[in-house]
Amino acid sequence: MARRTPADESDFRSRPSKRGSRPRTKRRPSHEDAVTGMVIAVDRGRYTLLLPETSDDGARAGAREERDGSAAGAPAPSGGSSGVVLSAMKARELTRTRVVVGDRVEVVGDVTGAEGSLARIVRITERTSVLRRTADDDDPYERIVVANADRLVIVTALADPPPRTGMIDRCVVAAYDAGMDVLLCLTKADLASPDELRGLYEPLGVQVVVTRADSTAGDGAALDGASVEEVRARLRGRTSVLVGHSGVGKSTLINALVPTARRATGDVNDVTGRGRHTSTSAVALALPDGLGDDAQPDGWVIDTPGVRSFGLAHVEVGNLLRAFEDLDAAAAECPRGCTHLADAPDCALDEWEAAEPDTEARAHRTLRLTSFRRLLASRTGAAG
Ligand SMILES: Nc1nc2c(ncn2[C@@H]2O[C@H](COP(=O)(O)OP(=O)(O)OP(=O)(O)O)[C@@H](O)[C@H]2O)c(=O)[nH]1
Ligand SMILES: [Zn+2]
Repeated sequence: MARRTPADESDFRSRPSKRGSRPRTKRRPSHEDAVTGMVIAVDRGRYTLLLPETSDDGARAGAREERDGSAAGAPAPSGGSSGVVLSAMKARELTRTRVVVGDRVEVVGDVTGAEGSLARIVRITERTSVLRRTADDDDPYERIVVANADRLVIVTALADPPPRTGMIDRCVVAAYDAGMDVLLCLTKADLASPDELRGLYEPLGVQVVVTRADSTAGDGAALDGASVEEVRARLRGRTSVLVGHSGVGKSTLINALVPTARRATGDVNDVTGRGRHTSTSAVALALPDGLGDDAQPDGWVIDTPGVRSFGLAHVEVGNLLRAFEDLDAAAAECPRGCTHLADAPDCALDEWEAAEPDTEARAHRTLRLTSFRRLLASRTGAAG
């Protein structure tokens, strides 16, 4: 659901400087032999890439074909066994450009993936989406978390730890700003009912799915199989980014979805109160289409152990509004510079709500407007 074309970070950087732009093409090799892969992990300047499976013609021919037919947004290349996994670093000309998990990049050099080999990333393919975060609401510096994902999965426990709607709101805002849709995955339904949270988020267009521990196993680590399959069905064919606070059961869920993932799971009662993850960078995992030996990868699951919430200083009201078609249309009548918040004078959204004659439909509008304003407030820090 990439409704908008997000600016590529490298676009900003390549604007001509005050001293004028230099003729870059002369200095830059054309890299006609480059092949395209997806960044599946990043670790201190080293990028792990997956090149799609190739024909008998060899890696280069196959990847060139993919590049010609728009690699970004194309069906995900297959996972572990059937693609070439290789290690790469950025070429000099990309020193100031951020390369993140999910990026489709062109590489040259040794692309065999042989032990100890290192390829060179020479180009980033245009991104279909960019999930950003600001480190802090007061800090305008923004970071790209993941590129080319189309769905944000907010993993929230119904209890132990208790859900925090402020955090969920902020994640919804970050996703809508990025043009991604949202799946709210409510875990630990064996401990508490999902009804209240459903009522709070479904009016925002957020899909909700519920998981629970297997009641027969008597152990939180084993999830109810049917609930896991329901999550899998929602992720099929998509590139999904999973975020969630420590202890909500995100790793347990990922391990159930991708058995080869072996994400470290922890206990909320650990002395530190935190998980045992040491890695903080995102990693993309190919989602198998069901379990069993013949499971075919069908979609990507991107785990983000380091991302617990989103600073939202970069989000513009207009971007958020665009995720709500009805409100967006009504807001066209607002005075210039309207904040659309509850105390905004002459905000057309209030009229839009009042103008609906049918009681039931009006109640729905009220719910939409209240929810939207809650999200707006979470962005500006007006609410906890
Ligand atoms: N009752 C119950 N417990 C669960 C469920 N899912 C996970 N747990 C337990 O919750 C605890 C935390 O699970 P993790 O998967 O480690 O949580 P996490 O979100 O990955 O947390 P970090 O590892 O800190 O990032 C573990 O003890 C799990 O066994 C569930 O559906 N029901
Ligand atoms: Zn307004």
